[in-house]
Amino acid sequence: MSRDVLISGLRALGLQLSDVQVSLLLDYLALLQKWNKVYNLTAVRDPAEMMTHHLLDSLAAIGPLLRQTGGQPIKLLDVGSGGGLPGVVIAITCPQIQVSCVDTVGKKAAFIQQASAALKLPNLRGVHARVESLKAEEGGGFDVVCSRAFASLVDFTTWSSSALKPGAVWMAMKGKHPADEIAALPALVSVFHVEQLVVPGLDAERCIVWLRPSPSV
Ligand SMILES: C[S@@+](CC[C@H](N)C(=O)[O-])C[C@H]1O[C@@H](n2cnc3c(N)ncnc32)[C@H](O)[C@@H]1O
Repeated sequence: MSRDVLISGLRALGLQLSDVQVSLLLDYLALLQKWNKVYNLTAVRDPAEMMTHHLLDSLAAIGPLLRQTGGQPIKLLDVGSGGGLPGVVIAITCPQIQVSCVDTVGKKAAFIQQASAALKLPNLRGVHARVESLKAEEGGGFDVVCSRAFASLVDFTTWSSSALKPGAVWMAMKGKHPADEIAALPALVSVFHVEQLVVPGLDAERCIVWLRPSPSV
């Protein structure tokens, strides 16, 4: 049943995944459901809602991410990853991307490490830290720094700016077009694209705000 919902959602999103990747996504959802009771990873508890609000919602960002990065083998940091959204979904669907999921809550970072081992994802790791205090060896050199349901655009970009490699971009997953948050950004951050997303089975507004450091600052 959930496999059918996932496959029809993937089709609607135009994503072609292998049977192994589809199984890994379902295995991840099962891990999230199982450990949510212990680790309190997400407020969403209903399995059907987890499929649409978490899995398909995160999968909606994969096409835009691949278009932005040209399918290249890059390093991505998911800030405030919680139970691994979208970081784990990116690691499963894009094996060429090295994904680090940072969270200030130790048990959430531990869950990511556990998911990496259980799902055998060598391109996924959990980091226990506040993003603004990532040490140089963990904090620098990412091509894409993303977040979902994390913080205002000002806080997200300010706290994670030292994680950007030269030429890197921020990918902020948001609900409604965040016009007020965009207006509040400092001059040293530029929005270069706001991309509307359609999430299969979810009747809600979603978008990605793409940002980069302003060239002249
Ligand atoms: C609302 S949750 C979103 C989790 C996940 N991205 C999602 O979409 O379900 C925000 C997460 O950010 C983490 N967080 C808050 N401040 C942080 C910081 N300064 N550095 C790293 N993580 C932080 C919290 O512990 C929490 O897990």
